[in-house]
Amino acid sequence: MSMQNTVDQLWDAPHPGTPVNGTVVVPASKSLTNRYLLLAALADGTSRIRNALASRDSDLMIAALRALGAGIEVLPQPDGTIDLLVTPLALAGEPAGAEAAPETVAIDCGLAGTVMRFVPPLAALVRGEFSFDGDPHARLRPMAPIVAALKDLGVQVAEHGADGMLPFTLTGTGRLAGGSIVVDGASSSQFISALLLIGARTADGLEITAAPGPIASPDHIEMTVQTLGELGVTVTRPDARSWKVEPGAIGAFDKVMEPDLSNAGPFLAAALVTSGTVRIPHWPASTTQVGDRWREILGTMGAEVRHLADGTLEVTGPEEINGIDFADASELAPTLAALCALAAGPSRLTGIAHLRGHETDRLAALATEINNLGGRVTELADGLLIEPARLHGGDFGTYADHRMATAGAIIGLAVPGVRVLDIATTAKTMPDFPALWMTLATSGKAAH
Ligand SMILES: O=C(O)C1=C[C@@H](OP(=O)(O)O)[C@@H](O)[C@H](O)C1
Ligand SMILES: C=C(OP(=O)(O)O)C(=O)O
Repeated sequence: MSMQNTVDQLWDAPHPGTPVNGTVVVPASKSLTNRYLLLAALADGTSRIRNALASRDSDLMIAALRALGAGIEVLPQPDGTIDLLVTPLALAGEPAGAEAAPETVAIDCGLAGTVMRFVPPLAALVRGEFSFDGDPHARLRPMAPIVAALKDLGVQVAEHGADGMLPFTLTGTGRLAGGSIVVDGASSSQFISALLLIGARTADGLEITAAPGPIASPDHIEMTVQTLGELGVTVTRPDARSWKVEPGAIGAFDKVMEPDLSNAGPFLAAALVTSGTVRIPHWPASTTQVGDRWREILGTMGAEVRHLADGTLEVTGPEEINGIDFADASELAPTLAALCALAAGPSRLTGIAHLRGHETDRLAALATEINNLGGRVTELADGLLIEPARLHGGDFGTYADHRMATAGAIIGLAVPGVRVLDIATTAKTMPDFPALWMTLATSGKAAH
């Protein structure tokens, strides 16, 4: 098992006591970078991913794809970004893929949902034996639906953990026939996305039906479908709970990654909690990222939100933050919960029961840590009730969860004396977070 990527250190959250006034160039989207990486590994030629995310989750995806046989070159650019040049896997039936790897190849998933859910179906398309494991917290994340789906598709999976969880070993034969499968999407959208991503490279294509019950984070499934469509894959909807992927080629591409709009959230929140102004350049005019919903959310909470002609999103915070009732906040929920804890009115975040299976049980973690600072947060079966309270300083635990760490930073910007445990966990998707945050936090002071 890999070492857990955490450091038990306390970080004094900056609290300059002045409104922020700054511009933050937010690094690329994890969800887009890791989808395009995987699709590049299956594409019909060499692809280039520009402005790719450099982070623990994207590094883990790169390492996993290399372990399966893809070639990935990291090309640093003059502006400090990186391009990734991806040479696809040679699948069975293609010359270099004919020989199975002689030994079991170990794939480290870290704590990356996109790696632990997206890579096993891809490995089934490669000949060889692949073992999957990750951080201690990764062994607690739901995996059973994807393991069951792979078995239904005829893949041999030897489970070493409990209830279909990590670790397990999978034997890829280099070919998947495809067909129709039912997948439980209640605990994560990533099971459905994972199968959609490889569907075109099965012999007969895949028809995926969500089992009865809620479907987690539907925006991320739509992101997968639209990404596939851009690369020439046909995905149809036989009905509202099914997706059909036609077999065929995935077109090689050259694409620029959008900034991570979910990770833009904490910076935008800084404008609200200090009544300041934050600008995020390169906010896409249209996007599949759930983070685009910040525009509506922050407006409802009282901010002035302007999408400027040059593509910059500019947000100015109100004197007092409104509470909000919001369903399906998905990965935005920890940031939103931090804002709600600083709002003047009550908030209800619902439709997020599956957050209990994220990096940590986020509903329990948010309630515990905000309440430790004097908050009034109640766990609901599928979300959080957050009532106004006067918060005080103290230590904010993060449980190896990058979004808990950024939630603690937001509260610390408004409340003196907050110390965040293990701020380094933000490296999962944004290694530069502490530096970017420090610059933004003191941007108002610098202007005075
Ligand atoms: O497909 C993706 O890129 C993601 C899907 C979502 O997972 P869940 O459906 O498990 O919430 C989201 O929360 C995660 O951060 C990224
Ligand atoms: C749930 C998240 O990550 P993962 O991709 O590991 O599921 C997240 O980033 O909020």
